[in-house]
Amino acid sequence: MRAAERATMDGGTSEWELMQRAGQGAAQWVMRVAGGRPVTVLCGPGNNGGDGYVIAEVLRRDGHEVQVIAPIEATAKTARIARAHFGGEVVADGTPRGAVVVDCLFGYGLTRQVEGSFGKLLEKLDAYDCYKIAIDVPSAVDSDTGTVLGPLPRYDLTLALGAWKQGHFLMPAMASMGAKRLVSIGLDIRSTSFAVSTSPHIAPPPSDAHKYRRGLLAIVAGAMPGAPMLAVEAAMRAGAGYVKLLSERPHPEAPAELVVEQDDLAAALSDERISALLVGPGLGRDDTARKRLARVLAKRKPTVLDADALHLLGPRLLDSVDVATLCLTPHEGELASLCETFDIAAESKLERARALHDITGMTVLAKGPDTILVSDATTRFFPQGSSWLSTAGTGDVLAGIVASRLAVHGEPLRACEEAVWLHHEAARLASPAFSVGDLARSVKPAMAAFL
Ligand SMILES: NC(=O)C1=CN([C@@H]2O[C@H](COP(=O)(O)OP(=O)(O)OC[C@H]3O[C@@H](n4cnc5c(N)ncnc54)[C@H](O)[C@@H]3O)[C@@H](O)[C@H]2O)[C@@H](O)CC1
Ligand SMILES: [K+]
Repeated sequence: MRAAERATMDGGTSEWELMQRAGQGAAQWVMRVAGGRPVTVLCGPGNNGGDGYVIAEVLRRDGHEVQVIAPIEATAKTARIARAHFGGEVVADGTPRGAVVVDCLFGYGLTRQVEGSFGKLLEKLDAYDCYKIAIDVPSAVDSDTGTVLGPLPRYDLTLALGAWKQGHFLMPAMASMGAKRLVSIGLDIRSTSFAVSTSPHIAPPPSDAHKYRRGLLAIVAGAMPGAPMLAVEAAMRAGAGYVKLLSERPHPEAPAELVVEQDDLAAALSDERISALLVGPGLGRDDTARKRLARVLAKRKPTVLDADALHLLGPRLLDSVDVATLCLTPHEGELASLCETFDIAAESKLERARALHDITGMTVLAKGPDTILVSDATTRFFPQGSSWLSTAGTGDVLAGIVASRLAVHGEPLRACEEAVWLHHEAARLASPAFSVGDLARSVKPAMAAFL
């Protein structure tokens, strides 16, 4: 962000010009929300505060009643210019009032815990019943990591200025931001290290397709039948032409359209038409499970590893494997355990996911309320999914969708991105209070959103 701003300024656009674009763009949203009602703007000492003075001046000129609270005067050069252009009154020690409060205390320049008069002001904001807008990021949030560094009110709207920051997509910060919108200020952002995933386009099967060409997915069963069956239910609705369950025992609960192959695993895996594999849900963690996992990996096919497979996986099992074809779908606990196995010391989910990919070369889809996908040098983030997804078995459904997409085209990064969007859309359609079976069945109507 700083580099993009510097480049724009080197190109002849002043920081004051950028701040006016940011403040005026944000003010349009504030006015829409306020609809003529009184507004309070909280201004910090840096350029985030500068944005606040621009917003306040736009509102004042438009005839709004505006109160500005600034615990200390503007110190940053451009923020001082903005302060000088504000024609209204500024109080140092006020209480938020009015229907809308705009938080411009700190943006990406936050460096430490928010305390003292700033902390008290955020506490007052938290307790005050009004529409709350965060400018760029909520002021007690570290914009790189999503870490919370002080009192964090629940905002109704967060207006990112110029570009998204990582913190907009990371927990715990993301949960407090309300709706998120981007205000363009004309920066040329070309980050290769981070991207926000955009809605994918999923192609229907070509007109000459048949079941094998559309992808044969083999889901490997294990000790517990429930989890792989959920993955099957989702996978059958996510595009693969043929879904088989490879099991060594009968599955009377299996749907009629599912082929259960009861051969021993080595024989079942010898079918060269298999285009992708899923192993882990319900696998178990004993010696038999480990052997089954090793057999799957030895096939060197595009494979999704989830649940128990993530606990069994270790460097030795990857010896003769093509790691570029493997997708891991860990939740936070599984990610932590993988990091221990692969000797990775990292503090946050984001750092762990990146390091696991960097060290092993595998595609890592770190799932949860914030989803992080690392498959190459670019880390991908996603809009937040439904909180109703917080129920048992939704991970098995996700793994089934990733595997189904992988069977269709064999590309791990693309399969993971499509799967996250399908999973979120299925959850949206199935909400509220769905069972995981409802979620798996909603993958079918969810597909319509991406065709
Ligand atoms: N640089 C630019 O070209 C633009 C910057 N913009 C705005 O500027 C923001 C970044 O501005 P700054 O880099 O000035 O940083 P901030 O305004 O986020 O904050 C930095 C100031 O706050 C102080 N500070 C940091 N943490 C503190 C804490 N916990 N308690 C008390 N004081 C603390 C710092 O010493 C510094 O004075 C962005 O988030 C955005 O809102 C926009 O105006 C668009 C253009
Ligand atoms: K802010």
